[in-house]
Amino acid sequence: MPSEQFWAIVPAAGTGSRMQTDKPKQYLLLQQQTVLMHTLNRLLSHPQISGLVIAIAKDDPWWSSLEIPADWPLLIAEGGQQRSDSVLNALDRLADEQVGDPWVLVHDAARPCLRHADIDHMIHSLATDEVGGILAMPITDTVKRATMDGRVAETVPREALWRAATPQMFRLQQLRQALSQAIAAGINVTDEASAMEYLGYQPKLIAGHADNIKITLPQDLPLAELFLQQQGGSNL
Ligand SMILES: Nc1ccn([C@@H]2O[C@H](COP(=O)(O)OP(=O)(O)OP(=O)(O)O)[C@@H](O)[C@H]2O)c(=O)n1
Ligand SMILES: C[C@](O)(CO)[C@H](O)COP(=O)(O)O
Repeated sequence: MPSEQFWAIVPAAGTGSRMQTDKPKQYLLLQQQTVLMHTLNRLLSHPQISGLVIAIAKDDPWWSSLEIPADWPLLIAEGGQQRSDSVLNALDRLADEQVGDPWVLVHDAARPCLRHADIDHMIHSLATDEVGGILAMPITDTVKRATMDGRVAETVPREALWRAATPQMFRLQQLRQALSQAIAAGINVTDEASAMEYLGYQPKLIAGHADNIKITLPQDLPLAELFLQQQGGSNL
């Protein structure tokens, strides 16, 4: 396992509108702890993650109520309008610390079930890679493209289709440049890989566990609870 240290970047400034709850989903409870604290614990308990930058919304009233351990190596950045803006703000905050050009692992606050085994697999697979890569899962269902009125337009060949997840692991300076350029060009940047692809890179796909779900819709919360129970509270 490479001895290099890694930084985690956690975009946690969203409103969670698709959850239709009274507070953003990262502050909802799973096993008596917020989704966000589960995610931060998973990342900061990994021996190779030396620090973490979290992007928090400017008007976030919940963050200050969390019991953050005083010894956590945590930096705070301001969230932006879009997820990509939040990530770029966090990357800029890290760059201000003069840390050189480390690997950064960008991971959604809304994915609390991340396994250490997947972090290990990612770090091991990408340690000498020229570009970086993303955790993802091959699609195993038949895929349909829909018409505007909700009928099947066509079946899409699934052999080479994957669902992108996070962490997404790239070098700090290259990712900052890619995100800056893609956002300035008005590209729809829904993940870090999209920005790297805009610059012509081909990030590596790293197969991860399917329980690394993103809490997005109401039914995802009990599912995440189930996965945490199944994982037995450990980091696996
Ligand atoms: N402006 C934003 C939007 C999203 N995020 C974060 O990016 C992650 C993935 O985004 P998503 O699941 O879309 O979260 P929301 O934007 O909060 O959800 P919704 O689209 O339902 O409002 C989440 O951890 C969210 O907090 C962020 O930091 N800044
Ligand atoms: C980054 C991501 O989780 C990869 O699947 C996804 O693109 C985030 O999308 P969202 O709409 O911001 O949740």
